[in-house]
Amino acid sequence: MWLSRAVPVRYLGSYRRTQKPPWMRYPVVFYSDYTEKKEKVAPMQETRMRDRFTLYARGGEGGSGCSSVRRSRTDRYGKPDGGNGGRGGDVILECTHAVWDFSGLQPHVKGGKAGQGTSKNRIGNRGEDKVLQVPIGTVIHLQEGEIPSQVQVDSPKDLDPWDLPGTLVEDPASEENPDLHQEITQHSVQVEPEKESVKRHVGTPEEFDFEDDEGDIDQVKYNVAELTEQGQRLIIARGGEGGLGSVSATRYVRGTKFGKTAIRQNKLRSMEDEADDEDDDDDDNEHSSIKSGSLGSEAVLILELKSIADVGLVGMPNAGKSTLLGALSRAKPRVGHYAFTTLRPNLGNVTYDDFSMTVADIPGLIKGAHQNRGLGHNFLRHIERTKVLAYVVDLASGLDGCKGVTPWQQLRDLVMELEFHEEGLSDRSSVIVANKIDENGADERLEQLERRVKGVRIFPVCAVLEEGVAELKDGLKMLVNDDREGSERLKLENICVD
Ligand SMILES: Nc1nc2c(ncn2[C@@H]2O[C@H](COP(=O)(O)OP(=O)(O)OP(=O)(O)O)[C@@H](O)[C@H]2O)c(=O)[nH]1
Repeated sequence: MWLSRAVPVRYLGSYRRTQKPPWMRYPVVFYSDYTEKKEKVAPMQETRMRDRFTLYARGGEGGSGCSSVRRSRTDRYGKPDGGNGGRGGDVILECTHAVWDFSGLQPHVKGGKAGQGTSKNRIGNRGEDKVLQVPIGTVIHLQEGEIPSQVQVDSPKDLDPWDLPGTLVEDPASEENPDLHQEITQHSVQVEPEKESVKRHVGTPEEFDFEDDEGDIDQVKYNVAELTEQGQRLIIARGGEGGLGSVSATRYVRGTKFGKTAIRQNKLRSMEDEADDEDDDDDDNEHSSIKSGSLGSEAVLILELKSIADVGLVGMPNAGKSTLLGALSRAKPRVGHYAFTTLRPNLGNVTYDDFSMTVADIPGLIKGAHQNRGLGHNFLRHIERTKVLAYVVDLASGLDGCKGVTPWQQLRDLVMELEFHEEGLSDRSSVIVANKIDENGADERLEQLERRVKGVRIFPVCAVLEEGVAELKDGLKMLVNDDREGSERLKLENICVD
């Protein structure tokens, strides 16, 4: 390849002598016009919902106290003026609508390290808090560490500088105000008592099913807290306390063994006695230990998501739940003509002019799911908190000699599986979505279904063509807004199978 490059005139003579121009004496790299292939965009379903997560959290280390002495012409020996170290940052869970699962979390999280105290009695910076966003409906199980406590929302005025991150301030505990100092030292050591406002109850291991954490099941404290409201915050690991600076340390040691030793040391020094015993080493260690900041607390948590959807779609595999979710909302779940296309719950938001509601598509249930058949009961926890159940049945199932069970049998199996998972789970407002009404013979099936099932409304729908979806939306909205107890429920005794 010919390189078109201007040759400076003054070099031409030397090129003739050396025969080869400089760009030929050195290896030349030619860049091809190869551009990296664009990676395939992963379909929605590939970014699977992460609804269970193990988190290791550790509070940030406290900063070290400063050993400093201020001397002046009038004070030859000087006075201590080293400030305390700052407090380490906490690790905090924050509940927000902005995330819908745990896929954005890192498994190991540490609070920010605090700054060291400095001379002139200045406290070190407080370590930065690590705030992790979790979805609404997060349940916390504790494997190791302290039970999390809720963050009180105080106005900035109520906080003292010790608590404000990133402030470097003068220690209010000056010589003139020793009581204040004592207060602050106590404050820094004391751990805030747990706030009762966090919902918690300790469950039994049998209620849960942690396939990843089987080894540690005995140690887990279940359901220690729940995050259910936007903006709710929990401290899961606390930052370490800052070490004492020379000002506080001097006061702290007065009257203690260390204090007496320090006085004795001064005397010894003034008498220029070189006696040195083992005790001194211990005292030095003790001094350095109060000077260095403490480590933050550690916790190992298992986060579990129980979605708080308004409507839960339940149905047998291939009934058309994902297609229906796509028709009701803007969600784009994967749809396939084979069973168990949906492997994780999908969420969609159904919007009206003045109202919106969330719909959860729960992966297909089959008869015997409670014995771990199919996908088992793993995902039923997502409908524990839904207000309305929409049973999606396939009207065409078993027609024309095809495999499958009748819609009324599908309904019976579904109700039984819900009850096997948790007694009373099916006891909530319900509708039946009779899907695939466009198929041959579906109309007669619908008539039969209406004769056999009583107590709940049946909406004939063709999810693919979005027929009947508007009526269904209105029906769901009515039930979600309806606060009456005992409104339409599907009961086993109201389903006639024979
Ligand atoms: N004829 C017809 N086919 C439909 C309709 N709705 C869905 N289907 C088809 O039924 C098949 C299954 O649909 P999905 O939406 O994946 O069913 P699902 O209930 O989510 O299935 P799982 O993911 O296995 O739980 C797909 O081939 C859809 O195209 C409908 O109204 N009419």
